[in-house]
Amino acid sequence: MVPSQAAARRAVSGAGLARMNAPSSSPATSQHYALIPAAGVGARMGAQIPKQYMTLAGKPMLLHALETFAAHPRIDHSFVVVSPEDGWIDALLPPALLAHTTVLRVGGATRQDSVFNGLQAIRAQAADGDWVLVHDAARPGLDGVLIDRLLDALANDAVGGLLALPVVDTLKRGDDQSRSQDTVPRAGLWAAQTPQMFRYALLQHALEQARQQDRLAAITDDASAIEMLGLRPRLVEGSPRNLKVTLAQDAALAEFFLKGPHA
Ligand SMILES: Nc1ccn([C@@H]2O[C@H](COP(=O)(O)OP(=O)(O)OP(=O)(O)O)[C@@H](O)[C@H]2O)c(=O)n1
Ligand SMILES: C[C@](O)(CO)[C@H](O)COP(=O)(O)O
Repeated sequence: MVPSQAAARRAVSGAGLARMNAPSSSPATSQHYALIPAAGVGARMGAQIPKQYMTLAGKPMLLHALETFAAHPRIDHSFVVVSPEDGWIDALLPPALLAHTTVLRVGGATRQDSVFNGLQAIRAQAADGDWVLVHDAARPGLDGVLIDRLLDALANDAVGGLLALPVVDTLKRGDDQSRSQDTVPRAGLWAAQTPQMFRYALLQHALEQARQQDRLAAITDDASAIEMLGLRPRLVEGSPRNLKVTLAQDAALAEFFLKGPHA
């Protein structure tokens, strides 16, 4: 059973519920904000600089997502979360992006800390019924087609959801000798992508709950916190072009998609 709007509302703290009914958060006027966690160090990439600033298809990786959101008519504003010590962002943001993008120097120890801190930082601007699209800076291949697909699929959804890809490979569970010990049934399995899109109050409440239960560090995406409330985020088909650039070999594939025809 898909949780009802009532279940989603019940999941929001009382104070947040009052704000969800504020005029500015009515479905007709809900804002759509991009929140881009970009405070990582890219350890698995093994690069000399944080991977979000590596050049891909002629520009820093982070710029691809920022420009995509800025160009999209249904995204009202972007907030990019960087480390307080970040020495890169100010030099790379072109003037044309400054009107659509706010830098938040509130990055934390983990991706979820950075997202939580980013939500806290925009509390005064975001109405509780506004949509927040949390998108990894490490996914430069996001395009307007995927954004529209997500917005259209979730426009009237009581919970929210995320881009994801159905798993098509057979999955093996390896032992400590890198030998396959069993096969994980792939039916019904999806590989989560981003954006992960939820109403501000629900997402803030879910991450706050995870933090209070000391479970924030254990989760690796935003939808996990929503699931912990007993809600079921909608899975919306993403695309291979929306891969996360994690390992060195991912960069060439990402460049292929960025330079090639839109898939
Ligand atoms: N403390 C952190 C860690 C990650 N991120 C962001 O979350 C996204 C996904 O994280 P990941 O791909 O793991 O990036 P890194 O943490 O930089 O990579 P690694 O784990 O290899 O260090 C990235 O855009 C990254 O910048 C963040 O904002 N704050
Ligand atoms: C959010 C995410 O991109 C969904 O697949 C993924 O969980 C991020 O993981 P990371 O280890 O922080 O890159």
